[in-house]
Amino acid sequence: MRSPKDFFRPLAVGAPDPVRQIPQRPSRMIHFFDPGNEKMAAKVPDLATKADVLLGNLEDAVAADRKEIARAGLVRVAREADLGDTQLWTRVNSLDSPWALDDLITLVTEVGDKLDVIMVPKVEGPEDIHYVDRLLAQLEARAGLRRPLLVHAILETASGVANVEAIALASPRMQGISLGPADLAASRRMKTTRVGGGHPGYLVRSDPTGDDLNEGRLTYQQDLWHYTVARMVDACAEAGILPYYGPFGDIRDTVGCEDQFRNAYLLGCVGAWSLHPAQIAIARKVFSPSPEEVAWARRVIAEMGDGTGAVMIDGKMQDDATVKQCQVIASLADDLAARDPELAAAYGSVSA
Ligand SMILES: CC(C)(COP(=O)(O)OP(=O)(O)OC[C@H]1O[C@@H](n2cnc3c(N)ncnc32)[C@H](O)[C@@H]1OP(=O)(O)O)[C@@H](O)C(=O)NCCC(=O)NCCSC(=O)C[C@H](O)C(=O)O
Ligand SMILES: [Mg+2]
Repeated sequence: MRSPKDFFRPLAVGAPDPVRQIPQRPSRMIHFFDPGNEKMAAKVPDLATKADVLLGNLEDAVAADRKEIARAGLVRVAREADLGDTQLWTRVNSLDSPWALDDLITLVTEVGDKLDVIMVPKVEGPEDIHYVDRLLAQLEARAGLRRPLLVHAILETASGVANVEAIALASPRMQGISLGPADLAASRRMKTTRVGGGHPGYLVRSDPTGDDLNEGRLTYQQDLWHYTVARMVDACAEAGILPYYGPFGDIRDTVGCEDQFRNAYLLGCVGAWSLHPAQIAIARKVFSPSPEEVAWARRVIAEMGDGTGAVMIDGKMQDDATVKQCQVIASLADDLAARDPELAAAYGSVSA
C-alpha cells in the first residue's frame, strides 16, 4: 500500500499532478453511444446540447469484430465534434479482455486532452484501479498531458461489491462509481434476466387477515438494487467521489425507468446512464431538484441564520441537520443552474 504522503504524487515522471477534489460538474445522465455506429456518431453534436456527459462505449454492446472500428470512431468524434462544455467519457473494454490495453494506449495518446473520464468495467478490487492508475500516468507523460484523466469504476461483480470501499479510495483519480445491474446479476447468480429495474417476484406480502391464506393479502414489489446502491453511495461519500445508477434496459418503460432513477436520486446518486436518446430527458427531470424543493431549501437556509438552533417553518422543525440537507439541494441547484439556463430561470423565480 502507498504511504498517505505519496497519495497525491504523480505515478510517472512527467505525468500531471493528481487532482485533490473531484470536479462537481453536472453529470445527471451519462449518455452511451457506439462511436463505430455512424448513425449514432452523427447524432453526437445534437446530443451534446441535451446531455451532461457523452460516453463513447467500447465494451459490451459493441460486437467483437467492431471493437477497432468503435475505438477509431471515438478518436474521430473526440477530434472533430464540437461538444461545447459537455463532457466526453469513454468506457474501455474490461482489463482481462484482448482490447483494454490498446483502448487505453490509443485513446490517451491520441485524444487524451479531449477526454474527461475513463470508465473501467468489471472492477474486482483496488488492484484493478492501481493498474489503470499507473498505466494512465505513463501514457499521460508520454502524451504530454497537463490534466490527469479521471477514472470511474463500474460495480458489477460480487467481488467488486465486497471491495467497494477500497475501490472508491484506491486512487485520487477516482471520479465515481456506477452500478452495473446486468453483469452484477450474472456474477451473483441472481435469477433475473433484466437490465436493472425491479422484478415482480421480489416482493413482500401483508399478513393473512383470516383463515384463508390467499384472501386480501396485498403485495408490494421491492427494489432489487437497494442494498447495492446504498452501499455504493456510502463508499463514494466516504471517498469524496460521485455515485451513479447505471442502465435501465427496458427502453419502452419510461415510467419504470423514471422510478428506478428517482430511487437512486433520493438515495444520493447524482446521475444514471441513458442508453437511448429517450432516456436523456428522464434523467434530466429526475436528477434536477424541482423548483419547489429548491425554493424550500433556500428558505430554510435563510431562516436558519447561522445554521444552528431550531425553528419551526410551516409546522416543521428545522435545525442544524436540516440546514445541511437543504444545502445539498441548494448547491446542486446552483451547479445545475450554471449549466442549464432553463433551470436557472425556474430556480430563480419560484417561491415555496
Ligand atoms: C437499444 C438500442 C439498440 C436501440 O436502438 P434502435 O433500435 O436503433 O432504437 P430506435 O430505432 O428507437 O432509435 C431511434 C434513433 O436514435 C438512434 N439511437 C438509438 N440509440 C442511440 C444512442 N444510444 N445514442 C445515439 N443515437 C441513438 C438510432 O440510431 C435511431 O437513429 P435514426 O435511424 O437516424 O433515427 C440502442 O439505443 C443502443 O444500442 N443503445 C446503447 C446500448 C448500450 O450502450 N449498451 C451498453 C450499456 S448497458 C451495459 O453495458 C450493461 C451494464 O454494464 C451492466 O452490466 O449492467
Ligand atoms: Mg456490464
